[in-house]
Amino acid sequence: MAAVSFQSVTKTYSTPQGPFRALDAVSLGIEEGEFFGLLGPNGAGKTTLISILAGLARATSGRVLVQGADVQSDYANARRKLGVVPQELVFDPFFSVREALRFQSGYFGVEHNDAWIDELLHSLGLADKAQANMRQLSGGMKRRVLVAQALVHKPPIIVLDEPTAGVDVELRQTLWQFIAKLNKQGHTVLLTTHYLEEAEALCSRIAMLQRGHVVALDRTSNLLKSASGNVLVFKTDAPLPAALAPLARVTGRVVQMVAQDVQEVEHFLAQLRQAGVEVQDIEIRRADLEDVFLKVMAGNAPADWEAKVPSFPRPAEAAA
Ligand SMILES: Nc1ncnc2c1ncn2[C@@H]1O[C@H](COP(=O)(O)OP(=O)(O)OP(=O)(O)O)[C@@H](O)[C@H]1O
Repeated sequence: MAAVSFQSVTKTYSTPQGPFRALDAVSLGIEEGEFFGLLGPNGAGKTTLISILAGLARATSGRVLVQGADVQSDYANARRKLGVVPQELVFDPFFSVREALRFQSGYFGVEHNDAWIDELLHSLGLADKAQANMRQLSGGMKRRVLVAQALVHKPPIIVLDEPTAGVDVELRQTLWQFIAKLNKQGHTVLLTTHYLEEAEALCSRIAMLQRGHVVALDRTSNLLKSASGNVLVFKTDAPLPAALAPLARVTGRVVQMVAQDVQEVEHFLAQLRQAGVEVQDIEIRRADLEDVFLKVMAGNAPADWEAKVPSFPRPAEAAA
């Protein structure tokens, strides 16, 4: 049985401008024990999908099952299996850290779990803040508490919605060590992030969403293989020749260009020389997940990816 199964999930919001379809027949299965990444640009529908999973929003059509429990018709059962770390920092400012964790435990009907609360506080670097009031904590510490809150009832499935947005390197490392340990112990992890190097390092499988559609779904290693090629990286102050500009990713002075082979690298450099563009700090690196992501978002996903997305009948089709 899948840990999480999204079956043809569609979500239409009503807006003053008329109905807006944020998700269009999204189908995905996440297996037990997977570390699964959900990627996509701003507004792709990631938070909407997670909100439906967590029972915070209702799908317009389709079904979501958590270890077989339907998030709508069997909400309490489905919710208990999930530990959701939301994107927004929302707290009751009057609780201490330990009180907040005890309160959350009570919500799930879990009692006498102080040993686990202590382990969470220790693993997330919060041990010396247990008695601190929530409003005395920095933003990064509040985020650690959110992670601890999501895990108090030892859920088999951990859902992290951009958990490292705006947090420092130390917390990222602490957090990933801890989540990786829980994943090794058998917990399933669903992660959304804009940090593609984190997704590349942590996730065994990845889905990419774009405007509410799944546009890529594969093992991370296969996605990386599909990007087979090298990236020419250099710095310049000059504008690129018109023929090269559309092929380049430019960040300030740094230009990155995906090349299939060494000949293509040489061809790019020759064109730059001919155009009189002075370049510095030339490097060649292997293509990474960010290159794959940009390729997919530009509509250049390999043709067979579409075929790997499972399809479930939409309710109307099933009834027909
Ligand atoms: N309550 C709402 N009413 C109307 N439209 C909404 C609502 N919530 C989200 N949307 C729209 O649905 C689309 C998907 O939003 P969502 O927050 O799921 O994207 P996301 O992939 O999580 O983006 P980000 O990476 O910025 O967090 C966006 O176009 C957003 O404006």
